[in-house]
Amino acid sequence: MTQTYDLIVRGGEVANHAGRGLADVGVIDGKIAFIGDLSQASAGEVFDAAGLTVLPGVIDTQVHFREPGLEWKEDLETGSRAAALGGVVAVFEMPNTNPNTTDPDTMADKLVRANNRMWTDHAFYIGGTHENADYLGELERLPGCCGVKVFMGASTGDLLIADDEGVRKVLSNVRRRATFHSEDEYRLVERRGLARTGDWTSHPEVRDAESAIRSTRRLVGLAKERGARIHVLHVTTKDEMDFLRFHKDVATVEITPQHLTLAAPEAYERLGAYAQMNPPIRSQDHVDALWLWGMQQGVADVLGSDHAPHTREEKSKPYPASPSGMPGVQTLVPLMLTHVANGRLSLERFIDLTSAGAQRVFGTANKGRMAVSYDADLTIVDLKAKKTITHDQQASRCGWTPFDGFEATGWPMATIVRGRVVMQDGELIGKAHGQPVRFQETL
Ligand SMILES: O=C1C[C@@H](C(=O)O)NC(=O)N1
Repeated sequence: MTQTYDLIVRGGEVANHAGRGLADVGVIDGKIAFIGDLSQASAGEVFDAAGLTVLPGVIDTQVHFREPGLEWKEDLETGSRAAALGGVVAVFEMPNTNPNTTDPDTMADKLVRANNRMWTDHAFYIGGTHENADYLGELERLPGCCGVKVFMGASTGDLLIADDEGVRKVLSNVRRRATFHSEDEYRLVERRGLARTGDWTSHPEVRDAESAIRSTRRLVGLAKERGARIHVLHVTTKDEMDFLRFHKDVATVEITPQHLTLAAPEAYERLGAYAQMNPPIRSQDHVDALWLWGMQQGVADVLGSDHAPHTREEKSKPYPASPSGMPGVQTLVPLMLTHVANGRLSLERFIDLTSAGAQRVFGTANKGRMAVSYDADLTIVDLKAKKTITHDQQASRCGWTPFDGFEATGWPMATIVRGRVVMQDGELIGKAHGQPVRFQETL
């Protein structure tokens, strides 16, 4: 090969569809141009990946970056900074900001704000409401939109479509796969009184497993009735695993690293409000089912961090006044690589869940695989590095992580977004140049 490349990532162990082995990755114009032996080729820039493992870029398909309107918790710059430091190349950001992202203006506003400020590529969800449900088929086609998000159970913010008629309308109008926070609002309201003031162990009792499975059963029934495809966000229960595994024809599934790593009651006793999120961290039998069915048997399609920062001050209110959500975009890679190191999941499965899975579920165009002509998005990791996760490392404006003190094996060493190194050895490099992600269905 005598061609000149813009960038060659040299000498790393490359892990992709072809398997795992030593190879160089050549990049031209932000795209992967060749994977193999490039020892004779020249390049404008060379990244020495000797001793490191080169993965397809990790896509985090669920984050809340809080801009506009809630910037004291996070903004698009700080959130994407955390993402890049965590080895993440692209994020799909949720619509429960202020204002909510529910129309062309609020979507365009996020894209303008993201321009030259986000370190990673990005797409934004359009929030489904009773008011815009008739127009979602048009709204989901807006540039930069990764799809429709519906809250069937209320969480942070006021987005909500709880009733069957509302969900039916969404499913009748969308053409892309719509995504759902699946907890049954009617049951959540009935059970509010079960919250014990200041006692976070009551959170998974209030928002119990039955609230989740009831909603997910309704949702799958409605999807089949309408002939629609759905994506169930952050699935947390064994009941849903036992159900969804028979409905993969319509439903794709996301699981979060925290639901695989933390368990009740221990997490609530140790972390209090910092373990509070929706749907809740649940008991070990649920965690075991997520591992067995979600991870090992393949029911899960993607890992999403549900990065949902709140300040320490907000979290210091007594339950149930404390807000739900925890940051996670910067810790997804080290947490899951530690599970890989411990033999709980294969590196191949991790890769599928964080890159190709996003392409299958959301239909990204030329993104989500390490293959020729795809975006040159790479997450370069040291699978052997032992490092402790700490509050201090976190770039999120909230400044804390529920995983402070977690001893990780496996760490992101560099993040390459469309051929540009944006993070190396824990430092951001150059300028924020994130671009909107493109999707096959809206090209
Ligand atoms: O669904 C959600 C929303 C999120 C947030 O804070 O935005 N926090 C959560 O715990 N779950």
